[in-house]
Amino acid sequence: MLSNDNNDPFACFGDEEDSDVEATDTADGREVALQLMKKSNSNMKWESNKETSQSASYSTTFESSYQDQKLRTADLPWPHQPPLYLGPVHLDKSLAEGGGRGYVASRDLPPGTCVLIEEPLVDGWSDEQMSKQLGLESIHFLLRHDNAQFIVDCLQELHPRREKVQHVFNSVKAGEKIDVLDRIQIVDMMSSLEKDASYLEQQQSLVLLAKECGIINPDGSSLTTMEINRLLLTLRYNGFESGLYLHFSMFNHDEDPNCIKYRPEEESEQKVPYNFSEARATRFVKKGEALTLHYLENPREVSHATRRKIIWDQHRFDIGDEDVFLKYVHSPRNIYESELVGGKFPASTREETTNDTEAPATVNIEKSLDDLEDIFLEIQQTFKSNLLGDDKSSYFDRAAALELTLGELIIASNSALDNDNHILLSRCRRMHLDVIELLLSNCSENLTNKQSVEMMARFLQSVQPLLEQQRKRCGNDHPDAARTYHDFAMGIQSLLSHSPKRLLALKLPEMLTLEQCSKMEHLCRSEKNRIEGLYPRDVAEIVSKVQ
Ligand SMILES: C[S@@+](CC[C@H](N)C(=O)[O-])C[C@H]1O[C@@H](n2cnc3c(N)ncnc32)[C@H](O)[C@@H]1O
Repeated sequence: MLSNDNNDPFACFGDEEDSDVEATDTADGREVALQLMKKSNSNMKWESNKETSQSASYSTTFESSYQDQKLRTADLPWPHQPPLYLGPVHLDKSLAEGGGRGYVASRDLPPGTCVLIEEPLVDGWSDEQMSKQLGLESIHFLLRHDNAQFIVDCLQELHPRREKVQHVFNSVKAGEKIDVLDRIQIVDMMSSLEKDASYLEQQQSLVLLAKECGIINPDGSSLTTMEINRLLLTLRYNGFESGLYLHFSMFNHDEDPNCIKYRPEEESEQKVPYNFSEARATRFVKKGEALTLHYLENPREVSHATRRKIIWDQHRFDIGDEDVFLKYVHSPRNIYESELVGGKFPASTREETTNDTEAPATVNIEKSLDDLEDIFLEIQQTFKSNLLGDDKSSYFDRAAALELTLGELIIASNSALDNDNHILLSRCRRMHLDVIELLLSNCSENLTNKQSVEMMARFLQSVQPLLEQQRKRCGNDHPDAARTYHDFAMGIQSLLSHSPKRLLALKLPEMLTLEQCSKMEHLCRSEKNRIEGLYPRDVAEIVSKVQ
């Protein structure tokens, strides 16, 4: 899809200086680029200023203490391995979903409330595991871990719990009836794993490895093949891309989640002596409401049919079809609308279907997005290695071609889906913005002034609808919206100072006069500050108060 034939990917826009570009324009467009990009990498650094952190502490304060934590974490399945911090939530065992167990808000939670901070029990996976579904290589990795016995002990309480699995198999042996979900998630999953001869071989060698390493069950017995199967299911049902956590594993999934989990940062700006992950509410959560995350990590923005298959494949629970999604029609966050194709909610199945000779539009768009994301990541990696001369110019050409391809994909997808708010368009638009940022921050010297201005115009044409989509789908207090508000403000500012005429020609909603454009810029900036203030980087402070 990505054509690199043309030596100048911007030729279609012309590279003559445009007489329409205002006198304030600079000679080579560098300034335009730099202005926009001043913010690029600082995008989500969440530096909280005085104003925002004050409003955050006003709205999300929850007074806890060492004693309070000790008391409340004593009820969790791992009282000897408490999280670094448990927010105003508790574990409920009588929920309708998720086998009954999951977190519930102990009081009303304003957006931004920190609900959990935890260090991973297993920090990341082995190299052999990368980009594959969690498999027996990860059990090998765990059994070889310095802390293997402790980890295996802790995993007893993760879904599917050891006691539960034993009970289910005893019932099967005794010819007793078992729960449908237990059959699907435990018995059938284990027997499907064992259909593979190489799996059986590896399973046997892991039983031996556990013996060799002296790893045993809590009752002193050796690990059996069934135990190995169960350990694998606990990893599949509870593992995160960044590793394994005990307390984060108590969050159930929701298609319209009310919390977000931040991945541990590679180089945390917060001066904390530990590696942690934190979860925060992303909207107002009422006391008694279940707390939920979205289980899809990367990419998150895929069609409903794809999510349904992925979640069934990994977790063996079904997010359902249109009937289930109808409940979201009246939700303040319209996740129903973001799935419609040609005005209809597309049919889906939980299992992979083989007769997809006529793949739906969403499948083709997702394939293109996957390919373009791979190209984007490769270019991004390459730019990080400080390219020079011809190499740099060839990567500039690739990035520029990618930007144009994404622009075309947005138009084609919009027409195929007939829904400007479709979830896949969010993903297209976010990548479009990311590529433009990459180009402007790495290759501004390759761009003429007019090219920079045109690129900024295309940036704004993606950023404005993306913001609308995010506000609708995730709510106006979500961190994703803060990032996009930031992009929007920077884009407007850049065109206001370098080509206001081009800005007005875009005729963006509520931006028909320069005064309106200025107002919009101001609004976006203050919204960005407001939302960022809800999510202060204050983990060190929170933890220090309770340790
Ligand atoms: C990480 S655990 C979540 C905590 C789980 N409820 C427990 O008690 O251990 C993931 C498992 O919970 C169940 N689960 C989570 N969200 C669910 C949902 N929305 N509907 C049905 N089951 C769900 C699935 O069995 C899934 O594999």
